[in-house]
Order: sequence, then C-alpha cells, then structure tokens
Amino acid sequence: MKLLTAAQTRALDQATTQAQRISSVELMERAATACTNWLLDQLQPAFSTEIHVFCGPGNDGGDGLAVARQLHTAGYAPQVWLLPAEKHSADFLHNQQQLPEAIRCQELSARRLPPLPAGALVLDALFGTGLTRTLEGLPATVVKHLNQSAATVVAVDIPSGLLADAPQPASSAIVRAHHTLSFELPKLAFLLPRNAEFVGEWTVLPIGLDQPFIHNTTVDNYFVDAALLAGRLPQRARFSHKGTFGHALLLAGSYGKLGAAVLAAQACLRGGVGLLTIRTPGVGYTILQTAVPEAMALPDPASDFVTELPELHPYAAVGMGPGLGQEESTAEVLRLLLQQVGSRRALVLDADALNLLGTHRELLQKLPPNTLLTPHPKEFERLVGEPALDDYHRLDQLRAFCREHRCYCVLKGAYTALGTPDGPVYFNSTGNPGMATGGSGDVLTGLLLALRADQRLSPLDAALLGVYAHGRAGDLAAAESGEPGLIAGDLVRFIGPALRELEGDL
Ligand SMILES: NC(=O)C1=CN([C@@H]2O[C@H](COP(=O)(O)OP(=O)(O)OC[C@H]3O[C@@H](n4cnc5c(N)ncnc54)[C@H](OP(=O)(O)O)[C@@H]3O)[C@@H](O)[C@H]2O)[C@H](O)CC1
Ligand SMILES: [K+]
Repeated sequence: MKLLTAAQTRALDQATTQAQRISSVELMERAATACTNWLLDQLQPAFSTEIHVFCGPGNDGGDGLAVARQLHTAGYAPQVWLLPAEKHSADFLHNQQQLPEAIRCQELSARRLPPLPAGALVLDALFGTGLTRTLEGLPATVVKHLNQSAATVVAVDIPSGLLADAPQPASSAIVRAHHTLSFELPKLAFLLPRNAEFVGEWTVLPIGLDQPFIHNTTVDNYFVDAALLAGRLPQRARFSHKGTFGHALLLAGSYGKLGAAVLAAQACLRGGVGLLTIRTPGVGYTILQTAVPEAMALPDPASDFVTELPELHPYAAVGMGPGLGQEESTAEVLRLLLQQVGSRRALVLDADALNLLGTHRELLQKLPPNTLLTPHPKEFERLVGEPALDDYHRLDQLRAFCREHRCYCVLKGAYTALGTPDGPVYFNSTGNPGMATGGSGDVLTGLLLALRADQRLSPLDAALLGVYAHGRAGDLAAAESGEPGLIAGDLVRFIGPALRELEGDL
C-alpha cells in the first residue's frame, strides 16, 4: 500500500468525486458508513452504551455528524458535542442540517465538558488531515479532557491534533485514541514509534477511493502487505539446481556467541539457500558441525574470533556480523571483505559488522552498491554518527544514508523500515513484540543472506521478502507459543511456512 501525504489525500478525494461523478457529501456518507459499520460490529448489541461524538468544524467533524445520524438510525442514542468555530466546511453544515432533532447536540466550552465515564464510547471527529497547526485554547482543553477520561476513544481518520506526515512539538495536544479508523490507506504517522500512544490499534476502512489516482501517484513511503509482495517470490522450477539458489558464506560467531552463528545459519538454510559455508572461530567448529550439519564449516585459524577472510571466489553472497565481536583483527577482515567482495556479489552486514563500521568510519565509503545493512536504531545511530532528533529526522537520515552509499538499510523496529538507494522507504507490516528477544536479528540476517544469494531475486525484492517473512514467522510462532514464550529458534522453524505463503502468485 502507498502512504499518501495529507495533500495527496486531499487530491485523492477530489479525483474520486470527479472520476465517480459523486458529490463530496456522498463521499463523506461513504466514509461515515464505513465507520458506523465498524462501530456497530464492536458495539452490538449494547444499545445502552453511552456514546459521545466530538465534532470539529471541518470534514472530519462532518464525518462525525454523519456517523451520529447513522448510529441514531441503528437504534443508538449518541450525543453530539460541537467545537465552536468561525467557519465550517460546506459538508459539515450539510450534515448538521441532516441531524435528527432527537439527537442531543451541544456546543463545547471550557466550562461545558461532558463527564466521560468508563464504558462510554467517544468518537473523536475534531480534526482530521486538515490540521494546519498545533491545537491551542479550547480544542487543546477538549483533547486533554478526552485523554483524562476513562472512556474508550475511537478516532475518525486520525487522532485529532496529530499531523499525518510531519513532525510536531513533543508538547502538542493530541488525542490518545484506543482505535483509529483510517480511510482507504494508513498514514505515515501511524508507523512511527513516538505516535503509538496516540494511534492505538488502527484499522483501514476501504471507502472506494479512486484506484487509478493512487496507482499514478508517486510516493516516498510504502506499507508492505501481502498484496505488495504478490508475485515477487517465484515458485521453484522443476529443473532448478543449487546454483540457482546460490552458495552463501556467513562470517559469524566468537567465543561465547556461537549461538548467533547457529541461528543465522539455520535461518539461511530455511530461507532456501543452495549451499552454505560458515566461517567461525576455531572454537565454533564442532558446535556448528553438530548444530547445523547441513552447512559446511570453515574454521578460522584463531580459536576465539574470526581473523582471516576466506577466498571469496565460490560465493554468490556473503553475510557478516552475528556474534562476531569487535576485535581489531575482525575489523581487518571486514576491511578486506569490502575490498574484495566486488559489486556482483551480494553483501549483508549486521550486528558487530555494523558496529565495526561505526568505529572504522572510513570503511563506510567502501560499501559496494546494493549492500544490505540491518541495524537496530542504536546501531543506525552509530552508523550515521549522530542521534536522531525525532522519528521523521531518523527517516531523513535513513534516506540520506541509503542515497549516499547506494545501499539498502533495514532499520529494525515495530514497523521495520527498509531504506533504498533511490529514496522510497518500505514499512513492514508483520511481526510482534514477542520478537524483541535475543537472536531474532541473527535469524533475519541469515534469512536475508539466503534471499540475496537467490539468483532470481532483485536486491529490493530479497530485502522486502526477507523482512516480511521474518515478521510473519514471528506471528506464526507467537500463535503457537504466545509472545512472551517466543524464542529466536521458533522463528527459524516458521521461516518455511512464512515463505510458502508468499510463494507463487498468492
Ligand atoms: N480521506 C477521505 O477520503 C475522506 C476524508 N474525509 C474527512 O475529511 C477530513 C479532512 O477534512 P478537512 O475539512 O480538510 O480538515 P479537518 O476536518 O481536519 O479540519 C479543518 C478545519 O480545522 C481547522 N483547523 C485546522 N487546524 C486547526 C487548529 N490547530 N486549531 C483550530 N482549528 C484548526 C481548519 O481551519 P483553518 O483556519 O486552518 O482553515 C478547518 O476549519 C479527513 O480527515 C476525513 O475525516 C471526508 O469525509 C471524505 C472522505
Ligand atoms: K479525528
């Protein structure tokens, strides 16, 4: 799915009314119907539920008025609260006129704020994507009132006070919704860590907006769902051979951290690699040959760390990082690797390989094009050399980093963000908090290494598929073990089923 800016969303509304020859009031009615149906699904059949609909002066408020009317028709008794304003949108005024007299409709003031007890339902239709500045005065007081209440708050389109696509002061008054109902597409703001407390659970409600317009709109950000990945992972042809799926080299492990190498190796095999060779310190030889008999082991002459780079000739892809440690001799291996890997061999760098890049910054200039890096936010900060001011600044840093180094960078988080050399950022939709556990990143590295070794996949597709399948494996594992009980080894077991879901033209 594409993530449109607020301005693009407005243009999409217009394109839809033109293409479908409907009025904007009809579109608003559709949007309201989608919200009402969602609410009825949640409510039924608690007709006694106390419902308060808070409406602002624009079309978000117009949506709220239409929902109130529809809920009334469905047998509920919503109360409407209006924010006083000098001007109102035409569609707001239209829906205000349509409001049945039986609905209690009152104007808000600092002294007239309704008590909102636990069990009450609040519909936040104060402001939507037309927000132009931070809320102050009465609107901010109302938001504070909603946030202090014990009621369940459902935001129409976006929590009021939150900008859809731009940073805002940390002190901004923003509704903390339990649920957010977004029309047709999610918004960039939903995917950023800082906004989780405002957006709550979010749901996209399709309202039949113009698909050709969406198709032809160029965006900076995508939300990666199964539909976006359809057809990107071909089924294996009967006559395919190990060469098709590539021979990968994994440099991983150090004394006390061989588990990282084992997990990455197992994930690489489950990811479908043709052949896998692992370079570990001598101490890892027996461990790897026992734990991962499907892989070949190439022990380093040193017992505790990787200190020598093997001959790269046989390999289609090289992965380096899990559990390596940050010895100077290992940094030297990374330096040689960057010199020798060439531009045709795929390269995946993670964990200590990234930390070594952060401490040997001159090596950053040697990254071959299409290198795939998988930092978590702290590793990313070390890579770029300065902390991010906020989530949007971090996204800017990600875009700038990928442009400068012509690389792909997987910034790990709740909605893992894949930065690409040409600018677009792809936010992943799969995964769960159970995956915040040791070894989860090592599994991702192994899986990505396998997909980068696969000769059929572009660097972008390998990265998108790997990140999505990793999260999906986490979701399948959590369904079995629960989130707290999930361990990285479970992810390995579910890589196969996750990839199978993506295979072919699902
Ligand atoms: N996406 C869709 O397909 C549909 C969306 N719909 C809904 O429409 C809103 C967007 O409506 P819009 O009228 O553009 O904007 P808002 O309702 O968010 O608010 C605009 C009014 O609010 C004033 N405003 C803006 N910021 C502030 C502020 N900080 N303090 C006070 N007042 C503010 C603004 O006044 P200005 O002075 O800035 O002009 C406007 O009066 C979208 O979110 C959906 O809910 C449609 O229903 C159709 C389908
Ligand atoms: K809202």
